[in-house]
Amino acid sequence: MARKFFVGGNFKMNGTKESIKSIIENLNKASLDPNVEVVIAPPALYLQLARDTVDKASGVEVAAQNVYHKPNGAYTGEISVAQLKDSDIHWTILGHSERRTLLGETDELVASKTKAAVEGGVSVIWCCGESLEEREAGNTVAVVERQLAALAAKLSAADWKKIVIAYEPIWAIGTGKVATVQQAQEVHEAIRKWLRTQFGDAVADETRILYGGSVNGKNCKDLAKEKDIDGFLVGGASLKPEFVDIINSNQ
Ligand SMILES: O=C(COP(=O)(O)O)NO
Repeated sequence: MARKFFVGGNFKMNGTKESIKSIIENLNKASLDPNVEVVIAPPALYLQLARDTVDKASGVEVAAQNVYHKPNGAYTGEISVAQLKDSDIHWTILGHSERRTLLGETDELVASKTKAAVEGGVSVIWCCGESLEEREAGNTVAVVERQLAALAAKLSAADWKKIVIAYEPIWAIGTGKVATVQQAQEVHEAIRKWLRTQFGDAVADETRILYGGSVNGKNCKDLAKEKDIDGFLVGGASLKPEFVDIINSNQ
């Protein structure tokens, strides 16, 4: 079956009301490939603004960049799955390497958050990827499989329908050093093989696997041609007009 191409924009901790409104208004006016699923993730403070600014006809969805795994209560600073749903937000990014490295989010915590989101009806862009040291030591696939295993331990086969995987080598994020087409395809192929072994053909063939890490308007087309690259999770370039080119890169 053909997997619908998917492009996420991770705004990270960037933007103001004005700049985010302007980015979304440009997206509303742009001619976007109708065969691409587009999700943008502004900072939590601007989720409602983004939700209210997106032209519903564009089909663009709004995502949080994180969510907590407990239903509600004394978790200062956190946002719950139910609160995202209450705000008409149906997606979240989880397990981004910046949260794993800077905030100490473990494979286990990310897995618990992902299970809670899926159970609460929020779809997840689940992030994985290795450090430069891990790649140079030849441990890339082992690291990604370790992250996947922690997630898989909590998921049923049906849960994968609400999950998109984003492979984001840490050494390519924000560095301008995009993975080569071969490097990216190799890891995507290994992830799909692992899914097939653990969950069977349907999950392996239907789960989108995105690449993230210095994707831009120039390198996106070659990456998009690869059979196991089903789209992108874009950081810096999602804040720029070239984000439209990345969305349309599979045409
Ligand atoms: O972290 C990233 C990628 O960021 P860049 O595109 O800026 O490398 N996506 O979640």
